[in-house]
Amino acid sequence: MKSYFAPASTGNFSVGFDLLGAAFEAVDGTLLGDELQILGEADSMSLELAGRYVHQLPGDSNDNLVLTSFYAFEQKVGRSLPRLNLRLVKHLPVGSGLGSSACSIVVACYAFNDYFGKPLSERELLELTAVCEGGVSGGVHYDNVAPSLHGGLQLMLPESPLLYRKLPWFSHWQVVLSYPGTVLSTKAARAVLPQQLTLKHSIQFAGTVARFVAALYSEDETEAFAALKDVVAEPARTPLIPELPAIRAALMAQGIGHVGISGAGPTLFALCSTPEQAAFARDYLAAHYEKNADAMTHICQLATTGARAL
Ligand SMILES: Nc1ncnc2c1ncn2[C@@H]1O[C@H](COP(=O)(O)OP(=O)(O)OP(=O)(O)O)[C@@H](O)[C@H]1O
Ligand SMILES: N[C@@H](CCO)C(=O)O
Repeated sequence: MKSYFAPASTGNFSVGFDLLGAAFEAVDGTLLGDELQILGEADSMSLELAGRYVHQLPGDSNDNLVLTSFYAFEQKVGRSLPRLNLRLVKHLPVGSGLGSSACSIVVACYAFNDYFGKPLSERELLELTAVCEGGVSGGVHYDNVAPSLHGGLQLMLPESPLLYRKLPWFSHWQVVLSYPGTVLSTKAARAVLPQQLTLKHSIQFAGTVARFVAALYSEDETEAFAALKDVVAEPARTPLIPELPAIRAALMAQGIGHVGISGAGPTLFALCSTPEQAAFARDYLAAHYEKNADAMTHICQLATTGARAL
C-alpha cells in the first residue's frame, strides 16, 4: 500500500483574489488535509471512504473528485492505465473554504503521477489540478491547488511561464482557521461576485496586492498587515458570512493583525504575530463562530511542504 497526503489551503489570503493562496498545518499535529491510499491494482476502479468528514462527501463514489481526477489524469497522460483500489481519508470539510475539493484533487493527481512513474511534468500536474478544480468551483483558479501541491504562500502568475512563485513569510506568524460547521459552496460564493470592477477598484486591488507582496519582500510586518484588505470578494460575500465584522472587531481590538475569509468561506482566518494572540483567537472563534459538531478551530503554521508520499 502507498499513502499520500496534501494540506489544506486558504485561497485569496484576503488581498489577492484568485492570485494568492497559502497551505497550512495544525500546530497540534491534527491532520489538516486529505490522505489517499493506493491499496493495489484491480480489474476496475474502486474507492473506499473514511475520515471525520466522510459524511459530507457525495453518496455515489463515481461523483467523487478522486475518481474524476483519475480519468482526467489518464486522459492527460494519453494512454490506458491500470485500475486501482483506492481509499480516501477525508480530513477536510466540504464547501468550507479550506480548499477541500482542491486538496482531494491534488492528493489524487500527485499520487497517480508518483505511482505511475511521473508521466506528467510538475507544470502539467499543476495545470491538470487547476482544470479539475475549475470543474467543481465554477472557474479555473490556482490559489488552492498551487499551495496544496507545493506548500507555502504562493502568488499565481497567470501571464508568466512560471505560473506561480513562492513568497516570503514571517516565520513567527500563526494563522487560526475556524470552520463553523456550515457549508458554503464555492460556486455559490462565486456567483455573488461582481462581474466587473470599476477603474477605482481595479487600481485599489492592484495597489493592495502589490503593497502586500512588497512588504513581504521588505520584511515590513506593519505594512504587510496594513495591506491586507479584500476589495474584490469580501464586500459581496459578507452578507453570506454576517458574523465577520463583529468577529474582526473583537479580535483586532486584542491587537490581532488581520481577520479575513479563507477562500470562498465560511472558514475565517485570523493572522497572529504571537502565540498569545493565536490562543486568544482560537478560544474566541471556538466560542463565537463554531455552530455544530462538524465545526473545528485550529492554530496553524504555514505548511512549507505540499503534496507528498507518507
Ligand atoms: N473528495 C471530495 N472532496 C471535496 N468535495 C468533493 C469530493 N468529491 C466530490 N466533491 C464535491 O465537490 C464539490 C466541492 O465544493 P466546493 O468547491 O464548494 O468545496 P471546497 O473545495 O471545500 O470549497 P473551497 O474551495 O472554498 O475551500 C461539492 O459538491 C462536493 O460534493
Ligand atoms: N479564489 C477562490 C478560492 C475558493 O476557495 C474564491 O475566492 O472563489
